Order: sequence, then C-alpha cells, then structure tokens
Amino acid sequence: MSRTTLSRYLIEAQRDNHINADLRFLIEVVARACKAISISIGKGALSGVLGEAGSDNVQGEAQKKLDVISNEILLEANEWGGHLAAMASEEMDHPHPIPHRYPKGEYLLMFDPLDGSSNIDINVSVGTIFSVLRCPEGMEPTEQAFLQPGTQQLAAGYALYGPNTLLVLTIGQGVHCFTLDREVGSFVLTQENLRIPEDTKEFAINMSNQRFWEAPVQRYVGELLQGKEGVRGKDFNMRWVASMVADVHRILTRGGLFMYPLDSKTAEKGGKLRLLYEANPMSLIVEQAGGAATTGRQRILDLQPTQLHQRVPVVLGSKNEVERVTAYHLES
Ligand SMILES: O=P(O)(O)OC[C@H]1O[C@](O)(COP(=O)(O)O)[C@@H](O)[C@@H]1O
Ligand SMILES: [Mg+2]
Ligand SMILES: [Mg+2]
Repeated sequence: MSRTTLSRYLIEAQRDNHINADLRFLIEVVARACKAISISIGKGALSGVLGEAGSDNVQGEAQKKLDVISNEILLEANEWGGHLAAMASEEMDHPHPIPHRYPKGEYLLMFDPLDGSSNIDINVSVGTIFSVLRCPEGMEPTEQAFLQPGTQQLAAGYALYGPNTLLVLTIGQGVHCFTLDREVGSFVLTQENLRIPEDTKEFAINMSNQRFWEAPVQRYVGELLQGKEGVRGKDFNMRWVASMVADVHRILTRGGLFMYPLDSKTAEKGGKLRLLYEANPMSLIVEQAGGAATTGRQRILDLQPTQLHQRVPVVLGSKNEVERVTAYHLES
C-alpha cells in the first residue's frame, strides 16, 4: 500500500477545491524550507549553528544563530515563487516585501522561524510555526494587511524538530501529521484527523511564574495541585518543555492544557506569546482538532489584531479545561 505524501495530500485537496494551486505550492515550499531547517538543526555544533547570533530582535530578545538561519531559509525559499504578496516573521521588525524582480501572489505568510529558542543549545525539541492569510483585495501588503482575525487563516501548521521531524498541518479540513522520511526526503502522512480529548489529567504552565499570575489562574492551578483531595477529585500531572510546538504537539497527541496566561510580569506587553505567528496558528490547529483556545477571557481566533508583534495570553487544549479556566476568569 503506497503511502500518502504531503504532495499527494495537497493535490487531492486541490482536486476537492479546498485549496488552489498557489496555496498548494506555498505549503509545499514552506515544508521544503522546514526540511532544510531540520537538516541545519541536526548538524548542531558540527557546523557551528549553536549559540547566540549577537543581535536582538524587535521583541528585544537575544537572537540565537538558528533563529536567524531559519528566518533566512524561509525567506529565500518563499521569495521567488510568485505565490506571496509579503511575509512577516518574529525575527523581522516589519513585513518583508517580495523583491521587484519576482512575481507577486495573493497570500501573506507569517512565521515563527524557530520556536523554543531557549532549548536549541540543550538539544531539546524546537519547531517552526506558520500561518497563511489572503492579502485583502486592492490593499498593499503593508503591516495593515496582516492585521486580520485568526478566523481568516487559510492554512496553519508547525514543524517539530525532535527525534523525528514532523509537519502538522490544517487547511480547514481537520489536522494531519506528516513524518519526514529522511531517506526519501519527503513528508509522509502518518496520522490523519488528530482529535484532542475534551477531558485531560495533564497541564502545562511555567510554574516559576506562579506569584505573578492573576487570581483565576492561581485558583485553577491550585485546584489541579490539590488533585483528588481537592474539588477536582482527580490527580493531574504536569509537563513544561518550554517549546510551545512540543507542548502543543503533546496535547494534539494525548490531550492536555497549555497555558501562558497574563501575569504581572508581562501585563504591560499584553502577554508572552505572539498573536499572529504563535497564538493564531496554534489556535486554528487546536480548534480543528476539537479543542479550544482563549486568552482566558476571549476566543483567540476572534481577536482583531492591532500590531504585527502583538502578544496575548494563551489558554488552549482540551475543551472542558479551557472552558473551566475561562469561566474562572469571567466569574472574577
Ligand atoms: O521561557 P518560558 O517562560 O518557559 O517560555 C517558554 C515559551 O517561550 C517560547 O520559547 C517563545 O517562543 P520563541 O522561542 O519563538 O521566542 C515558547 O515556545 C515557549 O512556550
Ligand atoms: Mg515562539
Ligand atoms: Mg521564535
């Protein structure tokens, strides 16, 4: 039985009119770029790609060499194809226009070229997150064009660079997982229609921020830690990889709740994680897999973005737990 590659899945999706040729090509090109990033990461210290780049990004964060390398790989791969109007990235202050010498397309591509940067030098799983929008008719592909609610996304996905390299994708027809077959060099469909169980016994949050959390999160996590002796009547386990892609992939695989809530440390910035290329693509994937995603107070995909690098609180995963955390916020 021949295995379904990403290319075949996309061609069939085009035949069924779920995507057009340009969007199919765009996703193929992003997947190819993720393959190249996976190879760079795999070389690690052998090719000197570990460590600091010696520069800061627009967020004021010290960039890792691989943040910059991954960003370059995605830009170079996507510039010339004729399918894009512009790109935006965590590692670039402003949108990247398509050079004049190349034809332009109708799509806008946003990405976090390397997610989980603090884990690169310790060889823990990291990833790439991407989101696709259409450039509004008649609008120049400036920052304004990117400021669309997450419900407008046409595709979203992430690559996970771990013991094996995965590509998880949604084009609005469920969520599917492809594994990179390094010998053949292609992504092969290994899990179809991933579903997140509505209930879970597992949560993920950076506990070291506890003293900065708002009361609803203090209450919610406090109840989890009381386990079966408390109001929840069952024990909960905790995980925190500190790579959003890895924590979200665990939830897509076996359920769970991921939280990076608003806290007094990040309140001024509006949160830690970025709306356009972290929260929105992950929220679309989670909702397409039967989960839920809120800021604690509002559905993330309904948010109207106001800035390219806007940050938001994130609570996502198993539906019943997201609803409980959100209810605690709305009660308070
Ligand atoms: O260091 P903390 O507070 O645990 O935060 C970890 C979070 O920060 C991130 O690393 C931010 O993403 P980047 O690495 O792309 O900047 C997330 O992947 C992760 O969930
Ligand atoms: Mg990130
Ligand atoms: Mg990043």
